[in-house]
Amino acid sequence: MSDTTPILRINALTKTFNEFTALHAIDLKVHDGEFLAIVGPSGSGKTTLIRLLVGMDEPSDGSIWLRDQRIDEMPANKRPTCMVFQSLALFPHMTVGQNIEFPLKLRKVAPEDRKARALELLDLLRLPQDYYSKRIDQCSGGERQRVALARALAFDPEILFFDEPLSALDYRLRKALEKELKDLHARTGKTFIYITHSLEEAMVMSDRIAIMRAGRFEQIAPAEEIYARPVSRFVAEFMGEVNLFPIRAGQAEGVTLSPAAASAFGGATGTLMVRPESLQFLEGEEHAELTFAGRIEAEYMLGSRVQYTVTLEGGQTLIAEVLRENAMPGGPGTPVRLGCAAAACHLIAEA
Ligand SMILES: Nc1ncnc2c1ncn2[C@@H]1O[C@H](COP(=O)(O)OP(=O)(O)OP(=O)(O)O)[C@@H](O)[C@H]1O
Repeated sequence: MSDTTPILRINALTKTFNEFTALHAIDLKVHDGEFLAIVGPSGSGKTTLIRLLVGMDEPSDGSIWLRDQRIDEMPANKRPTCMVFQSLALFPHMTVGQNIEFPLKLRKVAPEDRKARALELLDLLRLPQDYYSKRIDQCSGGERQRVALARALAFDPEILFFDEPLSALDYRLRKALEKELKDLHARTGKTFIYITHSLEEAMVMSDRIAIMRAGRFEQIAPAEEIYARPVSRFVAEFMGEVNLFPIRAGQAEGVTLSPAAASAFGGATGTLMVRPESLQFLEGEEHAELTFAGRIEAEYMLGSRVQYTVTLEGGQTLIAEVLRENAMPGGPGTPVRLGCAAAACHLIAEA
């Protein structure tokens, strides 16, 4: 991966629908071979962006480049990209083999070469070779998803776009296919651009995550960075449960800062982010760099972890999550003190 040769580059891409601007002059560079997930709430512009990238719609302004070639005015069928949809658009009455060979037939590849490639793709997608003659309507949901992927790969596209391909599947199958997709990405070395509502899916599979909000990218970075160092409250909250405390001149209401923590945050003004799993119960007079005092409001068992809702003395709510062996006996109403290290917190510049 290199910053100097992005496989895909978009410059000031804008899309308006009458008065409404769905994409506001956005920029993006995707590296060759990267797995980029685009996540964001409903209506943030993910589908609009993908439609422009694959040529299903035209931008109102800006440009799209595939390496050195400008492609935003190129018809969809001439673009070296391919889209995998949630609705698979397979031909149900045809065999698995005929479905996979379809793009090759369009390209007038000889029948024996088509079959050889289809069998290779069955192998790549870990489907048995005798599925070649099986009808699509006799395949399970997960098998169909793999056939659709094999067919997309038969186009030999430079970039594969995925529009929520797993959202219609049940939880276990989705989890299995997430792993398979990640593995397939590694084995093919292709560039994958994947849109999803599911942050969990994005975190499991992708190299980088681009978070969209109201037609703009709010943050583009590897999952760990977005999780640990979100640029805004929006991203912090999007990335899972979080405690946010306004901090002014190095003082945060509801939090007792040790002198070391106060100096670590300097005279900062913004929002202090504390993830629930960074907190631990404190015993006796024990203090941490950040100390919180309150009463347990509720507790929830989450398998190996326990989550607590704590009402702080100032009235704020704190969510804490600890390993079961570190759980606090006593249940709701119990007075507690919790602490965490300053290094486990993050300061968001925005208030
Ligand atoms: N053809 C259209 N005409 C008018 N407005 C549109 C059109 N297509 C999309 N929009 C608007 O653009 C915004 C972005 O829509 P888009 O479908 O890209 O969002 P999304 O992030 O993909 O949402 P979802 O996750 O629900 O699919 C929405 O407010 C939507 O109503």
